[in-house]
Amino acid sequence: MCVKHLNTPLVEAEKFSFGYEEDMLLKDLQFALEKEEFILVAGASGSGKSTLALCLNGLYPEAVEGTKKGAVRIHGRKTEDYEKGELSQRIGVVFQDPESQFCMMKVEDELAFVLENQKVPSEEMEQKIDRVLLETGLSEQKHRLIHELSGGQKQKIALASVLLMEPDLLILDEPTANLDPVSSLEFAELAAAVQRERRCAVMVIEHQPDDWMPFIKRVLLLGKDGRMKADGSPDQIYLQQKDLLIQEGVYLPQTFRRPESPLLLPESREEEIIRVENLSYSRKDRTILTDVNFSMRAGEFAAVTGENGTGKSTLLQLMARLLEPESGKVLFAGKNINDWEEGELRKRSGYVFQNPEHQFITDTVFEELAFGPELNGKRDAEAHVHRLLKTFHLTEQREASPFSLSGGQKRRLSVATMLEETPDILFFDEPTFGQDARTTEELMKIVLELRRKGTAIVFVTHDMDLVDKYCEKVLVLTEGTAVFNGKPETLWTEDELLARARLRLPHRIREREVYRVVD
Ligand SMILES: Nc1ncnc2c1ncn2[C@@H]1O[C@H](COP(=O)(O)OP(=O)(O)OP(=O)(O)O)[C@@H](O)[C@H]1O
Ligand SMILES: Nc1ncnc2c1ncn2[C@@H]1O[C@H](COP(=O)(O)OP(=O)(O)OP(=O)(O)O)[C@@H](O)[C@H]1O
Repeated sequence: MCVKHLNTPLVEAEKFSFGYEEDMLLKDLQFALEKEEFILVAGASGSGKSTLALCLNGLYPEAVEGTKKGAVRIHGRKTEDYEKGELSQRIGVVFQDPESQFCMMKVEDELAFVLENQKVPSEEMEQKIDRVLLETGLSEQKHRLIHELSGGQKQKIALASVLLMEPDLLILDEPTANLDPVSSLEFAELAAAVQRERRCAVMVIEHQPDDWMPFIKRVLLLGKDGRMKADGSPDQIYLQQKDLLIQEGVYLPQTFRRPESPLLLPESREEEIIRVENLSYSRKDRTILTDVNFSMRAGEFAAVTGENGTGKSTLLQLMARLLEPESGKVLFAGKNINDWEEGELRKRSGYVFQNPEHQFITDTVFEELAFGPELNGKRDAEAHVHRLLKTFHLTEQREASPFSLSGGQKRRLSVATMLEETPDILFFDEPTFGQDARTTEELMKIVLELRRKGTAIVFVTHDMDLVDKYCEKVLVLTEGTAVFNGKPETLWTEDELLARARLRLPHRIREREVYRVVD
């Protein structure tokens, strides 16, 4: 091995700029990553973190006909000098939504498919598949159908598929955003174990990096203007550059900020807005929910939580009449939900889907926001849209396709489209995932204003800090059964129940002693 190769960084960005159109999104990036480094890329929603990941693995600019200046070198060679497909093996990417990555129905077939693409001889496949399943703790899932697995298991399969290519750099782009608290921690620990064992480099992109902090040795901060704003150890970044991070709207890890107490919200109103009675639901022969009871008053904030796949989104959809119960009933404002006229029900209730793309129906952000108001003949529709664009930081994206937005921007658009009227109830599936600190704060301000006007809000969430800070009541599901229905502060005393539901305590309680705050 020559000395030059030993000293060559794994990744080198040399005055690298990239834009989807003429305007550059990433500007003049200059950094190097060494072999075996474990780094975090932080930055506001829309700053270009996912774009950077796809530039490093050589997919961009070609795949999107973007423009670039400068160069990215991998092992000293420019990305464009690699054969097509060669780089995606060296630089493996795991995305937030594992399902978008799968091509086959069964776990073993998915992994075999990856190996076939790499032209691995069939007699070697079995051994490679078994090894990676063992490494990721999935041996027992080998013969199972992927769609029957939990979110955490699916994300581990996505990791296993990428590991089969034996990458030198593993990029994990918000890999735990959809996972329950225990699965999220397990995934971070698994990635760290893989990194130690394989001695590859890992680049994590995460808004709330707490579970990763024990492993992160270096943080890169990508600015809203597309420039690299800071590069250093976690202590250098989070203790010395705190103002810059706040200015950029980026989350500080919980151990670097003061714990937040629950908000003292005014009492919600007496009037009951929704009541769920003995609700059960099955899909094909599988029971999803069993005998669930739940109610909410006007202006109340409630959370539905529990492990991946336990039926939280299904319950929300039943409460909003997007699904029909097998038995039991839902009363909306005192009347059986089935007796409401469709238009009236939709006006009085809003639904923000877990996957924002499920909501988009037009070609531009502006049209998406104008669609409802125009349909309903709202007089000041245009002014209303401009207000929403400003509030949700989407003005620059007004002519963009909703589908080309960043994850966080899509989420904000999906919320904004629900705010044409002040609904009696807002069903909100995963409000904080994929959002940076500033947009989460602004989103919650809007939600608090709705509450003040009497809107009840039910969140489906894995974010225990959100439950702790905002919610007056919380419903916990395990295997489709309600195992807790009460105040968050009572839930935090139920250790056994928390463990069974794969939940963890909020940081306020969990890490009381370890705060490292500099004012
Ligand atoms: N295919 C595309 N075509 C045009 N613009 C795009 C495309 N993909 C992303 N963008 C734009 O590039 C910008 C950066 O997006 P990117 O997904 O890289 O941001 P991000 O930092 O990962 O955001 P988030 O934290 O919200 O996931 C956004 O303004 C987005 O609208
Ligand atoms: N369209 C569908 N067809 C078949 N099964 C489905 C469908 N949607 C959901 N399921 C299954 O129903 C169960 C409950 O799903 P649901 O999305 O309600 O769970 P969840 O608690 O919201 O999960 P997560 O936290 O992962 O979002 C899961 O096992 C899921 O695989």
